[in-house]
Amino acid sequence: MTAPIEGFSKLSKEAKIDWIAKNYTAKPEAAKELLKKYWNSDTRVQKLHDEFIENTISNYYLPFGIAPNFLINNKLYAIPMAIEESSVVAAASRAAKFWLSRGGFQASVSGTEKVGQVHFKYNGDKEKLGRFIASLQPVFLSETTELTAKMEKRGGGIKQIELKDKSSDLANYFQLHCTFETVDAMGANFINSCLEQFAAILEREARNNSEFDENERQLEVVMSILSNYVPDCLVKAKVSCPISELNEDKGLSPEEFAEKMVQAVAIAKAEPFRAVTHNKGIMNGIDAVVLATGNDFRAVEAGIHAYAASEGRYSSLTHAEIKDDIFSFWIEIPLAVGTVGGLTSLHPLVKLALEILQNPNAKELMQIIAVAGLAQNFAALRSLVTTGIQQGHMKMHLLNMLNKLGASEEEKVALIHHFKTHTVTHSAVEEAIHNLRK
Ligand SMILES: CC(C)(COP(=O)([O-])OP(=O)([O-])OC[C@H]1O[C@@H](n2cnc3c(N)ncnc32)[C@H](O)[C@@H]1OP(=O)([O-])[O-])[C@@H](O)C(=O)NCCC(=O)NCCSC(=O)C[C@@](C)(O)CC(=O)[O-]
Ligand SMILES: NC(=O)C1=CN([C@@H]2O[C@H](COP(=O)(O)OP(=O)(O)OC[C@H]3O[C@@H](n4cnc5c(N)ncnc54)[C@H](O)[C@@H]3O)[C@@H](O)[C@H]2O)C=CC1
Repeated sequence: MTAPIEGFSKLSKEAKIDWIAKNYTAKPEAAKELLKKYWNSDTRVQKLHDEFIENTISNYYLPFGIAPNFLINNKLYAIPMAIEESSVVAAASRAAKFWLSRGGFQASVSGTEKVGQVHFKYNGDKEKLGRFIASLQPVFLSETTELTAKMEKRGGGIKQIELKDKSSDLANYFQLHCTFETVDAMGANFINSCLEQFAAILEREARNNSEFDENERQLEVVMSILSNYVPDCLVKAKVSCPISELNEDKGLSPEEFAEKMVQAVAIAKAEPFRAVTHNKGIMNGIDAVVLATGNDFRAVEAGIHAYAASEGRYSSLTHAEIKDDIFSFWIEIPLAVGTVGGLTSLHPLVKLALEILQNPNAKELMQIIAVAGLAQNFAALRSLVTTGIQQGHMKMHLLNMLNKLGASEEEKVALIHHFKTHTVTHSAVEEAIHNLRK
C-alpha cells in the first residue's frame, strides 16, 4: 500500500504528477504523458484552469455541443450543452425543431428570492427572543451596508430577516431565515457574507442584552449558510398546440400520442421509481446547460430534487394535460443561477456559451435552462411511448461502440450506413464489425 503524503498541496504541479503517477498507476510514464496531453497549449489558459480548483494536474474534458432552433418567447436560441451522454443533444435538438413550427416554448420567471439561514441555539424565554430579534432588525441592515450597497444599486439586497422557532424539531434550535435578491448573481458569496455578519451581530448583542438572563446571553450560533432550496426562485416553461398539430408519430395518431404522453407523466407522478428516471431525463438537459454556462450543478440538482419531493413524495417535475383539444406540457422548477460571478467571466468556453445565448441576464438564463429540461423530457417521453428509448439512444451511441471496438474511419462509414436499417445492440455491432473484417 502507498504511504500517505504530507504537504501534497505544497508540491509543484510537476511533482504532484510524478507522485501520483509513480504511486497509483501501473505505467507512470504513460500516465504522465496522458495528463499532459490534456493541458491547454496556451499556457495562460492552462494557468487559469489550474487556478479554478486545488491540486490541479490536468483538465477533464466534456464535450461541448449545440442544440439549435429553440424558439423561446419568440426569440430564437442555439443552446450550448456540456454533457458526456450520447443522444441528449440530439434529443433536445429534435424537440426544439418539433416545437419551432408550433409556436415554440413560452417561459416565465415567477420569483427570484434566494434564501440563507443563521442556525443558532437559545435556551430561554421565547418572547424575549422575539423582542430581541425585532430590535436588531435595523442593526442587521446598518452593519451590512458595506456588503449590500452595490447590490442595492442593482435592485437587489436583503429582503427579510425572520426569526423561526424550530425548537419543537430540535431542542433549543432557532434560526434567522433570511431572503435575498441577488439580481444576476447566483448569490452564494453575497448571501454567506451577509449571514456571517448577522451571526456576529446576534452573538455580540445577546451578550450585551440587559433583558436576557445569564443563560439567554449564551445564545450560540451553530452555522450560517445559504440554502440551495429556493422554492420562491421559480421558473416555468411550457409548450402547447392543438392535438391535430401533433402529427402521426411512429404509428400513433395525434390523439393516441397525446394521451400516451399524458399517461407517461401521470405515471411519473404516481410512482417514485419512475419519477426518479423521468426527472433524470429532465436533468440531462438542465445540467448540460448549467455546466456549459459555468453554473453550480450540485446546487441546482439539490434544489430541484428537493422541490420534486416537496409534496411529501418524490414526483414528476413536468406536467401534461389535454383540454379542449389542446395538448399542453410544462415544467416548473426552482433555479438559482448566475450570469455574473463564479466562473462566468473567467472560463473562456463559459464566456462563449453566454455569448451564444446572447448574453442573457439571470432570469433569461433560468428560462433557457427550464426549456432545455422540458425539451429533453418531451423527446425522451416521445421515444418511450413510441419506439422505446433504445432505438434513438443506441443510434447515437453507435459511434462510442465503434470507437471502443477500434473501428477505422472506413469501417465507421460502412457500419453507420449498415445500422441505418438494422437495430443497434452491442452484439449486433460486434458481429457487424467482425463480418466486415473477415
Ligand atoms: C435520438 C433521436 C433524436 C433521434 O430521432 P430521429 O427522429 O431518429 O431523428 P432524425 O434523424 O429524424 O432527425 C430529426 C432531428 O433530430 C435531431 N437529431 C437527430 N440525430 C441527430 C444527431 N446525430 N446529431 C444532432 N441532432 C440530431 C436533429 O434536430 C434532427 O434534425 P436536423 O438536424 O436533421 O434538422 C430521438 O430518438 C430521441 O429524441 N430520443 C430520445 C433520446 C434521449 O432521451 N436520450 C437521453 C438519454 S436516455 C436517458 O438518460 C433518459 C431517460 C430516457 O431514461 C429518461 C426517461 O426515462 O424519461
Ligand atoms: N451552497 C452553495 O451553493 C455554495 C456555492 N458557492 C459557489 O459560489 C459561486 C457563486 O457565488 P456568487 O456569489 O454568485 O458569485 P461571486 O462570489 O463571484 O459574486 C458575484 C458578485 O458579482 C457582483 N455583480 C456584478 N454585477 C452583478 C449583477 N448584475 N447582479 C448581481 N451581482 C453582480 C456582485 O458583487 C456579486 O456579489 C459558485 O461558484 C458556487 O459554486 C459557494 C459557497 C456555497
